[in-house]
Amino acid sequence: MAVLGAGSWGTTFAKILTDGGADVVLWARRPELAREISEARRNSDYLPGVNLPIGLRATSRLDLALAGAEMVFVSVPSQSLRENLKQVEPYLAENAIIISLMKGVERSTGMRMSSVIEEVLRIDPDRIAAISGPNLALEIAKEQPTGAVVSSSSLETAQAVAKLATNRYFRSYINTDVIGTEFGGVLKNLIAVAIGIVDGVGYGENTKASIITRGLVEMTDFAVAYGAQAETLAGLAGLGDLIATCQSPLSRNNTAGRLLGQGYSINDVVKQMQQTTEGLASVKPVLELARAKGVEMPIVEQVRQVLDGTLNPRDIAPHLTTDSGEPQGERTLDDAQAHGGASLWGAFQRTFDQLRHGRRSAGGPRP
Ligand SMILES: NC(=O)C1=CN([C@@H]2O[C@H](COP(=O)(O)OP(=O)(O)OC[C@H]3O[C@@H](n4cnc5c(N)ncnc54)[C@H](O)[C@@H]3O)[C@@H](O)[C@H]2O)C=CC1
Ligand SMILES: O=C(CO)COP(=O)(O)O
Repeated sequence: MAVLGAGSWGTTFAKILTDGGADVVLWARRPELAREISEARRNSDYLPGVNLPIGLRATSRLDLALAGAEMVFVSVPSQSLRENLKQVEPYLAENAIIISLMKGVERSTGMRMSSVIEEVLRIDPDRIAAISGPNLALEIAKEQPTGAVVSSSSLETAQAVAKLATNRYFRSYINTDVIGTEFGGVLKNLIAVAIGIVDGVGYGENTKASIITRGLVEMTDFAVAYGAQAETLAGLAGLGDLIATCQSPLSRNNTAGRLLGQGYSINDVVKQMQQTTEGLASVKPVLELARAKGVEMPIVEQVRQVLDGTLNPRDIAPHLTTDSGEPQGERTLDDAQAHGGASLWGAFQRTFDQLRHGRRSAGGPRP
């Protein structure tokens, strides 16, 4: 099988698969990196101090990486997926399964990665899977035990991929909720940026816990509005990843937020980040998608304002934003499920607000 993209996650995932017994070729754009991985068994820029398994081969030639590969795992920056897939297509084995390891949406279209794969390669969605979960690459590369979720519209595909993506330190669960699984990975990045900002400003645990908790509701509302199951967001690809990314200094999204909170401009932050920080590119498309479904996302909205320089990071307090100033009910995930889905409950709440205030409610928080 092939893994495309030899950054932190692609290399780590190639190690996971190799350690699980699979025959893996890792594609790196740069020949010198492919050589380092093959010969020195290292990827020193992305995974310092990690020894890569002996069976793992690397190449900078796409044709060689893809020759006969029945499964192709893709881990390039989300904004480059489309152009990469166009190069991949001529070499793709018939009936190959394509698995996205990425956690972004395409900025120009708002599309999830599996949708971009389906559109560009024109393949049956049953041949596409997405993997997500609390998966900070460096921890896994050091073989610290971790779980993830493999999601595909085909249970058979999810099972086949999960069997291979399992070893003594990595366990793959399965589901068929691709929308929830992918949006979980995208949205937790945005909450992690908010948490980073809060850290950078110097606020403490109460503020962070409030934002994480309300962030999960915000993520669930959004994902359910697009057809996800609320329970997926309460699982590894939602809550699990949210905790890992918000807590860890290894997280690039969290780190980018921390720099913003310390007063650096977005341009300075982008210059300092050596690795892919998906959250920064996802803010605008996610807000556009939210608006299209009438979902309110006060946390992501305030992250946008900090990125745009229109909100002082010290004023970040999205969970305190209130439309009416009146006490709000705390709706939790259980409430969302009991009411038949978060988006339905959100719509009910907005209608109620409109009736009460005799106007369209805009920008305020949900209960
Ligand atoms: N690092 C992590 O802990 C995890 C990352 N992810 C996701 O994996 C995806 C990849 O992230 P990382 O590996 O962490 O990023 P990275 O920044 O470590 O590596 C990205 C790789 O893609 C290459 N690249 C950059 N532009 C490219 C282009 N136009 N075409 C082809 N290759 C290009 C870079 O040279 C590098 O090898 C992201 O969507 C990220 O959200 C998911 C789970 C964990
Ligand atoms: O997705 C990740 C952990 O699950 C990696 O997070 P960052 O992209 O913020 O480093």
